[in-house]
Amino acid sequence: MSDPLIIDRLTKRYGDLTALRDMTFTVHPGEIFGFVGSNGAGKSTTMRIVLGVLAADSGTVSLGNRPIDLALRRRIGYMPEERGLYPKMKVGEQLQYLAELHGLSRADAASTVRDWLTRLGIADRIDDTVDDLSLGNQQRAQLAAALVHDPAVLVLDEPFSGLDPVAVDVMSDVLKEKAAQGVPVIFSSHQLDLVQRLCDRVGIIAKGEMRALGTVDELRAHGGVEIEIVGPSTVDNWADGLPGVTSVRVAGPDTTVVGVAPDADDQQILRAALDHGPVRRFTPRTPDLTELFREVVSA
Ligand SMILES: Nc1ncnc2c1ncn2[C@@H]1O[C@H](COP(=O)(O)OP(=O)(O)OP(=O)(O)O)[C@@H](O)[C@H]1O
Repeated sequence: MSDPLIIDRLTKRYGDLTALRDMTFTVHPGEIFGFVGSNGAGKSTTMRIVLGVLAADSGTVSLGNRPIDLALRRRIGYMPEERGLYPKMKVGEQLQYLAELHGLSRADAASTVRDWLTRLGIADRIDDTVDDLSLGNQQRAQLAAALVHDPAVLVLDEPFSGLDPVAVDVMSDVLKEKAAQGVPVIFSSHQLDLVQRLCDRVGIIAKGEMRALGTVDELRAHGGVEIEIVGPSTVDNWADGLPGVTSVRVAGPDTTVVGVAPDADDQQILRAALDHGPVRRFTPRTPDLTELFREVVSA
């Protein structure tokens, strides 16, 4: 079992721009944490600070109760957004080198490299140079580089971007397996369906600040409920101003979608709808992560 990765009140400025403000969250052992936010929200900056590639202006990163230092950083498996493998070096030699750099013996490194390349479906590319691989396969090799030293923490910057569906499944399985071994796993992604499916908890950030944090179910419950009502003509604007209704959206000539407050009386909304014509459908639903994301980021 590993220790939690604790990110505490990180602030980072680039000149006049505050890229991170009091960024705080914990990734628990065995947890897959999804880090989501618009372009430029501060995800890569946070991850680079965790890795020590970048220094924060204030705040701390620790593993359990130990502030992250060089020795602990070597135990992190990192996949940088800009990727980091040498394009002209052979995949196998490069991974072997990285594994030995982390203290594995020559024989152990060779067998670990072979195992991961097989697992990730690129064993036959072991003697190819990185720039001979397709982008997706370069990404698989990059993941292997993050894994060969059996990391105590995984920090992956957009590991799924550009992967085909089979590679997405392979990557997902590997992350789940590492989490099941007790490793805290954090990855950033713009693929919210994937984040919703894979992550135990999610942090939504905007403009360098954490705006929402929790399990997908917690975030969805917090986001309130919408009710889709099919029947009464939307020309009547029948839902405007009803108690407990926080938003009204017209989704067709006879389809109204209302956002409702947690304590709203849905039967009162149904009665108001019936006053304007027969109701053929009355369907409450909770928003998915994509809708929540839009709501949180635009707030
Ligand atoms: N070296 C730098 N110098 C100046 N500004 C920077 C630098 N690196 C990042 N920024 C700015 O800091 C902010 C956060 O950038 P960051 O790359 O962390 O965002 P991100 O959430 O990873 O975005 P994306 O989803 O597009 O990768 C952005 O406004 C970016 O322009």
